[in-house]
Amino acid sequence: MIEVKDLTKRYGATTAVKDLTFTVRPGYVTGFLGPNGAGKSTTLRMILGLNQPTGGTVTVGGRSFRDRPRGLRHVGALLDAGDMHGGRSAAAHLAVLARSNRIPRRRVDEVLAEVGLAGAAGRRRIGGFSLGMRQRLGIAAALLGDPPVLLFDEPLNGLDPEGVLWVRGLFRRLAAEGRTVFVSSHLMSEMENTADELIVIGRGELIAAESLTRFAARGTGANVTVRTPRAADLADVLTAAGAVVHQDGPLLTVTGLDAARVGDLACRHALPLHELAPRSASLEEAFMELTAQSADYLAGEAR
Ligand SMILES: Nc1ncnc2c1ncn2[C@@H]1O[C@H](COP(=O)(O)OP(=O)(O)OP(=O)(O)O)[C@@H](O)[C@H]1O
Repeated sequence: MIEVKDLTKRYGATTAVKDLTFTVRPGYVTGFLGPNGAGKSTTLRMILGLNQPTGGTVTVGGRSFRDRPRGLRHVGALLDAGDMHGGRSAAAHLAVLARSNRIPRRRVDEVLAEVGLAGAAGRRRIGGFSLGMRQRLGIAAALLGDPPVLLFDEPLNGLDPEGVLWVRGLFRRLAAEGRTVFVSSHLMSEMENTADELIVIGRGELIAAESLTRFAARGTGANVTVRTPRAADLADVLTAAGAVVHQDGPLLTVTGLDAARVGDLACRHALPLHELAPRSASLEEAFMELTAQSADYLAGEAR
């Protein structure tokens, strides 16, 4: 569990993160989403205790990093895959981390195998690695201590389609094992098949903290299609309840009410339904709309 409360980080006149409050629960893959510069990396660094907040608190597993630094056995993280000693081999890099975190040496071979860098690849110098291989090595480092909490900053960068599928499967498995898995991205499309839950920020502020399904329903593209032989009657009922209804013969397209509410209202008024189908907005639509609103709202304000 990660708990972030009223977190703020200012760099001079720039407020990178502002009064951010959210919880990341174990057992789920939680996407951390926001446009470039939204404050994701700054937040992840504060969660890890690498940056000191200007205000607010962060706890991981109920403990603050301010109390005592926590090692790789408590929390694993991939932050910047470019930030590795190019002269070392992958195995040597992990062995150094294992030693300084009192992790058994055998874990090095286990995690190298897990990320597909076993054998010759693990003995090559990191300097010659592609970005995708570096990402895999960064993920191996995060897994090294078998931690209950894992943070990944833009882990899909540089991975080929097979690598993306692999990483999604890995995150799913880590969450299914009961771990807290928190994954940042600036691309909604990357989260669509990866995350169960979403934390969305824009300009350092929280925009949404909810399931992916609920988030998609926020986009104005979301609607409900209803087929009924009493279309005009149902349209009146739904309009009175605040929906916007478009009628085409026996077919109604309803925005502003969800399918459950439409069904309940039809039942209450004894209007038969022959079809009731929710259609979610695409996640991309919802994301663009919500982050654009936050940018407009804040455009005239000092950050
Ligand atoms: N060390 C720093 N000094 C000054 N400003 C900083 C520093 N680190 C981050 N910022 C600013 O804070 C804001 C948030 O940056 P951050 O890197 O956290 O965003 P991000 O959401 O991770 O973006 P990206 O997706 O581009 O990595 C940006 O305006 C950035 O310029």
